[in-house]
Amino acid sequence: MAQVVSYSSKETLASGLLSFILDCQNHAMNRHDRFQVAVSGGSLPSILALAVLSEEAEGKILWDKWQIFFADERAVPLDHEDSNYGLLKKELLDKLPEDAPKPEVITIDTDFLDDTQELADQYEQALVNYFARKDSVKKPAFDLLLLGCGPDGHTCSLFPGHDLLREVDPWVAPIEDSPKPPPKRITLTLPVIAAAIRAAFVATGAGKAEILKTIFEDPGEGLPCSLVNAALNEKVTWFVDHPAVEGVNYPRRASL
Ligand SMILES: O=C(O)[C@H](O)[C@@H](O)[C@H](O)[C@H](O)COP(=O)(O)O
Repeated sequence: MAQVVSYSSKETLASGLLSFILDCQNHAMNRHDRFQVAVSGGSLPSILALAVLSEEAEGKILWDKWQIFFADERAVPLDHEDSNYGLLKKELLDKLPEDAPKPEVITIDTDFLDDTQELADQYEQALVNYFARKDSVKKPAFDLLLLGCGPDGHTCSLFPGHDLLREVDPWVAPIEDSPKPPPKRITLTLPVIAAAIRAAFVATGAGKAEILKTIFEDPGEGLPCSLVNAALNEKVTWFVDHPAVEGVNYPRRASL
């Protein structure tokens, strides 16, 4: 079962998230001497930055071992205001101390912005190279997925009721009709998410309470976030604040 930890502030949430990330990082070091992480857009990069740029994190993040991928990305240039890479750069990468080692960041190939299928194929090929796996049966196992939860229960660019939820073979898929703008994007598919070693959702604010109620109390609705919970079980932890779970019956209540 997915675990949920609720915090009283963004700062305590970020500190809890940092411990989780460090645990995943250290496990990844033992496993293959690198840390392969996929990050989402939305509010995730700023809370991630709060966690990993904190004083508490100093000296503990092995940046030169990090390989950062995108759980989903918008089909826009990297310096466009809608770019998830651009957001991560602004919130986190640009704030790393100049003399600190830098993570490797694997972006989309913007030569293919006009053809989302090709854009997805190219990103999948990048994953094939990094994960050294060529068959479509064994999916790449990210050490950590850092996910957001949309107000409709979407995660990555996997939206409720969308055909993409039924993708089995591709690792990365295009979407041209995302209900959340911009419409053209690429996203990791559910089977890739299900193959991850660990995952964390971050959801904050009262605006998330209604959808979290459905995600946890009515998983049969099949919202994308519920599907991730069902696929990853105890490998997924939700980092939420109190307003986000107000009135929600969620598993293993723990409050900090
Ligand atoms: O690129 C995107 O649009 C995101 O990856 C998306 O899946 C996001 O994570 C959720 O919409 C939650 O966003 P918030 O954290 O801002 O609510």
